[in-house]
Amino acid sequence: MQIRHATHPDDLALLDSAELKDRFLLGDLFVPGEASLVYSHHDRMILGGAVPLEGAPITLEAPDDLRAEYFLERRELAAVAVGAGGAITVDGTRFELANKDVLYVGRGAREVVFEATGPDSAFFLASATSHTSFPTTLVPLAEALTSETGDKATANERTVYKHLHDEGVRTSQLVLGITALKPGSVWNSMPPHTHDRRTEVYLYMDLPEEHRVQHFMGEPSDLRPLAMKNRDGVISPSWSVHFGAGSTNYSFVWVMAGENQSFADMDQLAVTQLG
Ligand SMILES: O=C(O)C(=O)C[C@H](O)C(=O)CO
Ligand SMILES: [Zn+2]
Repeated sequence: MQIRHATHPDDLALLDSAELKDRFLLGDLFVPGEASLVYSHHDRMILGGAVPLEGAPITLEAPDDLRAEYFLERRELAAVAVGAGGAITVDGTRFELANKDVLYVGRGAREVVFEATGPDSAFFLASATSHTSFPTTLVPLAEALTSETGDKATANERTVYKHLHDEGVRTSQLVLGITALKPGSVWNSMPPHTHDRRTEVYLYMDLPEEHRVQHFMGEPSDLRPLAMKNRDGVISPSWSVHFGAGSTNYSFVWVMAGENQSFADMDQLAVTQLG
């Protein structure tokens, strides 16, 4: 498991592009046949990818750095099917996931096994520390809270699906959903915002190989871009904006952990306040 230490906003200006990527970009999470994990000291989130191959399931192990008997001894987990789907078995109970379905796994689950049910099974993993145990629950895309936002005229028309939120399945910290940009729309998270009470991670997906999303982070007055390819993730510390524009439309998973679980708790910014 990679360890990423926390970054003070004043340090951002000192980082060159390679150092910026080393701190915040989550590349190579999806390695065929493996589970890959990154531990961020921003709200102690663990982000990862699990890519089981047909006939070769992957069991989620507790890395040594956790000093835990099993991965979910003190943690909760969300697994998002970012590929064609697949199955996850939690302590003997098997859940089948289709693309963009989410499985929430509560603290205390001892064995989590990822299984391919066809080609391109891939799961994005997001975990936060948890003080208590909430039931493991499947949230299919069709059961997510859905809202339409943005505008075609400003190229940011999109559907926001909320799978894990404070009016739905109980979690200790995790708030998670998926946003899908409509064809012709490219800007996400407009108007931009920060939320000093939560760290947020974006995982870009459904982005053809020849396209990129330019993701912007940093304090509003001092933005830094990161070029994101399909299935790249990016860590946004609580002090950072997080928005981007693609060379085509795309989707992304967003997941937060921290002080509260209120999606609406955002410090909104006008576009004119940026840069
Ligand atoms: O496109 C959007 O707007 C988003 O999806 C915003 C994220 O959900 C977010 O940043 C929540 O804090
Ligand atoms: Zn946000």
